[in-house]
Amino acid sequence: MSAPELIRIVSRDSPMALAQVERVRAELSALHPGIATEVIPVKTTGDRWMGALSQVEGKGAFTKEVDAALLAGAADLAVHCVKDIPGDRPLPAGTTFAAFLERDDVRDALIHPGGLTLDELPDGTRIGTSSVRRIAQLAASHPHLQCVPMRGNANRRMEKLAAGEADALLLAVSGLERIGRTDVITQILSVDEMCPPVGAGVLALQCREGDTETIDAVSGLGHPRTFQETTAERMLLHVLQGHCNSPIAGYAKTDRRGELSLRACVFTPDGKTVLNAHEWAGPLTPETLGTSVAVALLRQGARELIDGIAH
Ligand SMILES: NCc1[nH]cc(CCC(=O)O)c1CC(=O)O
Repeated sequence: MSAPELIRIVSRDSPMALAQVERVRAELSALHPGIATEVIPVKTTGDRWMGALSQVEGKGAFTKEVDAALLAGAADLAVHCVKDIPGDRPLPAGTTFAAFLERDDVRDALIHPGGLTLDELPDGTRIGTSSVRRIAQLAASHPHLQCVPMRGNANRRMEKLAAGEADALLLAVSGLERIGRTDVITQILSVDEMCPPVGAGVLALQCREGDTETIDAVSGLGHPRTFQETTAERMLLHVLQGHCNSPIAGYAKTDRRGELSLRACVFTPDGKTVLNAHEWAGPLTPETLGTSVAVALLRQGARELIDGIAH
């Protein structure tokens, strides 16, 4: 195998995305000290557009320009949060996943400048989030709280919080770790309080199909357990055909004995209906587990819930 001399890495240009690229560079240089890397930051539609994502191209708004640079040959490797990669369509033709890095914390955190926990927040507290998954779960568990739209990268959201645009935020713990801001966390919500999204805390390495040099060089960064969990979660989302406005949570976990299970929920936006399924893989492949949990949710009416929401 001939290893490449240089791998050009493309990613979004937010502080979180650039921290993710630094992790990839560090892991790659530990594995292949002889391979140099170069970072190519790009601004995506999703970073520029502060309105509803459904008015641009949904979740693909965060990946389109990055994928275009990869396909054009301007870069060899794209780093994406799996959470931001659309689940209702295949990866852009001509690209492939080369690895999923070891999963970080999957949980969401509450950021409240007054230091209160979620249960302590008074009536009408404004939670800044545009995530349909977080909004639906909060509506179900804490209907007295009020969600206000909040977009932009995590640093920008904290500026908006400080400027009084909301009273508290919900953000992923892993993202705050990446930007070195776990100091703002008031409370980490358990996965039972706030079920994580598909792909939470996982970074994907995406290459051009057929670029075996790069694929072979980076595939050693892949983490087998994360691969299984992510595969089950992504298959769930694919079978459900969840779109960017679908309040869907999906969380696969490997227990100490190595047994894989998948929990998933589909909500109505008001949180009044919650469909729930949880299955163990046993002898099933991760793909079949994801399909099986999706089918269990479809039997409970998930199709009508998902299609009933405009996008
Ligand atoms: N929606 C943007 C986004 N995409 C991935 C993460 C966090 C890191 C991850 O889960 O991989 C975040 C920030 C957040 O939701 O707080």
